[in-house]
Amino acid sequence: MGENATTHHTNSANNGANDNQIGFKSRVSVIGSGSWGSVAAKLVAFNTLNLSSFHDEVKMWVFEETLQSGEKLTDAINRTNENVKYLPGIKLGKNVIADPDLDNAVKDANMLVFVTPHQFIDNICKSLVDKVRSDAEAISLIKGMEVKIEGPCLISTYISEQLGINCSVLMGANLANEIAEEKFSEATVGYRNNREIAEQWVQLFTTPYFMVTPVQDVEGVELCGTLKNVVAIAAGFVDGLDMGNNTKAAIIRFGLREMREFCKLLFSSVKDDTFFESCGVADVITTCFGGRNRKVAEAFARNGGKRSFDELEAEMLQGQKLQGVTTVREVYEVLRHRGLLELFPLFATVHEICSGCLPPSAIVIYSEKKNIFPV
Ligand SMILES: NC(=O)c1ccc[n+]([C@@H]2O[C@H](COP(=O)([O-])OP(=O)(O)OC[C@H]3O[C@@H](n4cnc5c(N)ncnc54)[C@H](O)[C@@H]3O)[C@@H](O)[C@H]2O)c1
Ligand SMILES: O=P(O)(O)OC[C@H](O)CO
Repeated sequence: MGENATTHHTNSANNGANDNQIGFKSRVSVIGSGSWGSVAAKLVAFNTLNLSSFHDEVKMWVFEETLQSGEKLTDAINRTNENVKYLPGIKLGKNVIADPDLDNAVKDANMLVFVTPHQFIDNICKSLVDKVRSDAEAISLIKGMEVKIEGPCLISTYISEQLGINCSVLMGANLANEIAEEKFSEATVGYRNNREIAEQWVQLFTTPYFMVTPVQDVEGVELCGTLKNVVAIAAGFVDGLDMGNNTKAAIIRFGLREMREFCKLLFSSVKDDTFFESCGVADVITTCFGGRNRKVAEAFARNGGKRSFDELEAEMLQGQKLQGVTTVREVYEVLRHRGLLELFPLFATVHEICSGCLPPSAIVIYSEKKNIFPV
């Protein structure tokens, strides 16, 4: 494992050199414990118990907080086997061990699942430099991107570069609360060039109610997961304005088209077929109907843009985090830098509404007048 890492750091953690032998069992750590992080831990823990190639135990890193009861979240998770704050009522599996110490949570793992809100990945990666095994493989379930002075950077690339390990992605139509209740859904693993590693991730996540398909298009899969949150905000505005289903369908179509163009602008290698996987059209649909980005954007529009997203997020999501508002700011920055804002009227308008420059009603006016890309 780790043969595809884009950079290689000298590593003070266990380098795993003696582990490539018969009988070696993979150890999995989940970095993040929000609603999706907790469901990811549940999926993985089901499989590590049942597959002989994995150690049973799954460590889950918890960003520590104190609950209203005074108990630490980590202690509550380990006592009840539930994430009482972010996924109450769902047993994670007895083999999930919550750990607030990031170094300790990752130190023995050779399979790292990154699943935090994307705004926190920078600090997490910085504190993990030289702490993870050099033979570790990572997968990112994070829907977002980093924009640096040099340009946009996918979270998977960022993880790879910071930690010197290969990083795949898993994205899809995956509302955490539904998968937590074991309702059927599917997801897409995006990988670079090592099919064997992709198969290991597929094996680790697949359950009877969670079907995972590998696709050799890491950029396409990840950008779909990232950009759909922008479309979801637009859909929320339409709902908040009571525009109806036809308008929402139009916004979804404009959004998908801009997603495709943006992906190809950044990476000409992105495949058209990727948009028909779970990470593409299916995720756009589920997020535009059932996601948190949509929900908060609806409230924003109903309030005429007078209450900020931050305020509404804090009030409506109890600690859960939106990705779309930050993402669209980053997307806007990329487009502005390249002088391409006019070609992406939906993305541009979503940002201008979120930042208070335009009213929510602008979502339809601007999108319909600047319907640019041929289908
Ligand atoms: N929730 C879903 O349905 C879902 C589904 C698919 C993908 N995702 C993606 O998964 C990623 C993680 O989202 P989630 O839904 O698990 O989280 P969440 O929004 O439910 O919870 C927020 C998390 O952020 C943590 N946090 C708060 N401040 C922090 C800090 N300073 N540093 C580090 N962590 C901090 C909290 O402890 C909590 O674990 C996001 O990129 C999201 O887009 C979410
Ligand atoms: O609740 P949202 O808007 O963060 O979306 C959740 C998932 O990404 C849906 O696949």
